[in-house]
Amino acid sequence: MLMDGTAAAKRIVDQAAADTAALKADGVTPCLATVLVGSDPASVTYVRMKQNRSAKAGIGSWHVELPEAITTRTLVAALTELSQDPDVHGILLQHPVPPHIDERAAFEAIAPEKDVDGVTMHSFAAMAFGEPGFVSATPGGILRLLDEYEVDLAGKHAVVVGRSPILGKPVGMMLLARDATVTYCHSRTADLASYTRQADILVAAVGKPKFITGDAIKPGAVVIDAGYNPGNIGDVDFAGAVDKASLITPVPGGVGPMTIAVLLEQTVAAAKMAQRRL
Ligand SMILES: NC(=O)C1=CN([C@@H]2O[C@H](COP(=O)(O)OP(=O)(O)OC[C@H]3O[C@@H](n4cnc5c(N)ncnc54)[C@H](OP(=O)(O)O)[C@@H]3O)[C@@H](O)[C@H]2O)C=CC1
Ligand SMILES: Nc1nc(=O)c2c([nH]1)NC[C@@H]1CN(c3ccc(C(=O)N[C@@H](CCC(=O)O)C(=O)O)cc3)C=[N+]21
Repeated sequence: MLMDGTAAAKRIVDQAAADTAALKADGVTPCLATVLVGSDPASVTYVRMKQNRSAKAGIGSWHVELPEAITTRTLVAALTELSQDPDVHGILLQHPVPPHIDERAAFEAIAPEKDVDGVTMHSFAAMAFGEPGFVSATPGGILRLLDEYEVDLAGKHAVVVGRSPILGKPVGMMLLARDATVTYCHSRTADLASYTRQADILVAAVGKPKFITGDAIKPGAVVIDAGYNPGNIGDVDFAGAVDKASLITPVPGGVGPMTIAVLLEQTVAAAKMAQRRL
């Protein structure tokens, strides 16, 4: 059975739109600032999708585009300025940034109360310790989708392929918090398929098209394809996986829309909290 991320995301976005309308009636317009370094065409597309989806929910967006050759110091300064801007409620720095930039330093320039994409150490620690805070958007979207389909996580073996700071690592921590037994795999894992074949829940977060093939999937597994490669192609070979999985996310229409939904939901929550502080 397919896990319909588009439908689940719509319910979340509709609620965010209703909350936004109420905030606007009180004189506050939730605003998301998106920051893009360089002009990678895929990243330009993702940022545009986030802005479009924000606009549809009535959320304002403010876009900052910085040249590829920018220094860490200049990027940190731009993010610090947004962190201090009272009209901005949420900040998203598109990952990855060019390799000469210290991505961690840049993420840390985002004020925790505006970290609606959940990328700071503060947010990660809060999530890992079960304290209140913003969750990483894509992992948060994945967990919402699992809940939507009432997937039982406790005691299940979850295998996460990928350990990036915005996706693999936090999704594993969230599954752990829900009592799954978690295995992380990455580029140095020896015999990847021997792990994935044991997964009751398999999360693919690699960035390689059709990398996980049907023979690497345990019959009956729940397969979450977080990959989003050029041409709308996931990290899972869908044709080979669909008959083995009990539940599987399509690409597009699976994890992608859920990511944006959680981002918008958290932007509205940030605006509500800012209003309460006034
Ligand atoms: N739908 C959505 O909202 C989102 C989708 N994505 C998509 O998810 C995918 C992953 O993104 P992201 O996490 O940012 O990517 P990164 O490139 O930051 O991380 C990729 C991870 O995959 C691991 N990896 C690479 N090669 C292999 C291999 N041969 N075997 C096992 N593991 C491997 C890497 O291991 P190592 O750490 O050892 O290098 C790394 O941990 C991409 O397709 C991206 O577009 C990303 C964010 C949001
Ligand atoms: N700091 C950071 N946070 C991110 O969340 C982040 C990031 N960096 N870098 C890039 C990836 C990529 N990403 C996607 C989000 C939504 C869709 C999405 O909604 N896709 C639609 C397709 C829409 C269409 O193609 O028209 C779908 O899958 O159905 C895809 C990809 C977030 N990312």
